[in-house]
Amino acid sequence: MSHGWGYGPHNGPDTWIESCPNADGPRQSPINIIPGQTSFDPTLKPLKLKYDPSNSTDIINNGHSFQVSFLDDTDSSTLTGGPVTGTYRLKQFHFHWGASDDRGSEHTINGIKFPTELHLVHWNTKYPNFGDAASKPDGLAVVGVFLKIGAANPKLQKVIDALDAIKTKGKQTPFTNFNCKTLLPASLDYWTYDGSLTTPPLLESVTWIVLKEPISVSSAQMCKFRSLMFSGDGEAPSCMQDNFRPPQALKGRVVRRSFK
Ligand SMILES: NS(=O)(=O)c1ccc(C(=O)N2CCc3cc(O)c(O)cc3[C@H]2c2ccccc2)cc1
Ligand SMILES: [Zn+2]
Repeated sequence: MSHGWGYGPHNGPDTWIESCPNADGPRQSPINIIPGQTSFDPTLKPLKLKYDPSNSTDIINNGHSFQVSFLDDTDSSTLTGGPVTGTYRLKQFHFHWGASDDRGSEHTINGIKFPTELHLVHWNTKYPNFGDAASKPDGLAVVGVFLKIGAANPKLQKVIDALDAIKTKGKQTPFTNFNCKTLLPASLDYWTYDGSLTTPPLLESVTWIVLKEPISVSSAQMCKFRSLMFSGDGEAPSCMQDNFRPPQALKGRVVRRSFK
């Protein structure tokens, strides 16, 4: 995947259209969610997330975020129910964040930005693998979790403690036995809509499931996120921050909610 794109003044979200025609497609993400304009859908099922800690393998700085990867050769870490049909396997999770606590999330609520947003990425097992699923309209399901500034989140600490080992682009380190469940809020109430990847290639293959309830993160923990670098060793240093795409046009899409 070409790494020409980024989040800076010369390669950021407003330039992505130049090499990625999907950028102004009909189902782009993220979006601004206006709760008063969403529709309660009583046919939506409860979200079922089953995560096996033994599936986590490593944590990597991929030059635009850091991600924790999972073994996805069995159905031991899956998303079922909710707005989807069938079984989606967990592939990875990652975050987007800002240069300061007043911004960083990709989805917004009534225009409000959170300091960071967690994305748990799953692919539809009706397709042979993630890469194939990523090109299908029902191929991916991403659970978005907002984080708001508050008390330090002890469940994030294992992730944060690993960041020193992956400071620059391309670095990775083993990251085993991590239970993603601990990053979920008490309520799994959600909004859902048809969208896309929020990074190039911006493929329109994502069923977005954005949880209503945020989890907490402290300002100090946010500073640790910002200690990462977009740049690799030997490159001009560039702090990893503001790695979020702004909200995109809804283009007539309906946002449904699972709660009254
Ligand atoms: N923010 S998001 O929409 O939740 C998202 C989900 C998955 C991915 C993802 O896993 N990948 C694979 C690694 C990768 C590396 C890149 O340099 C890049 O530009 C995009 C990705 C995407 C990706 C997904 C599907 C097909 C190709 C690439 C990225 C973003
Ligand atoms: Zn993301």
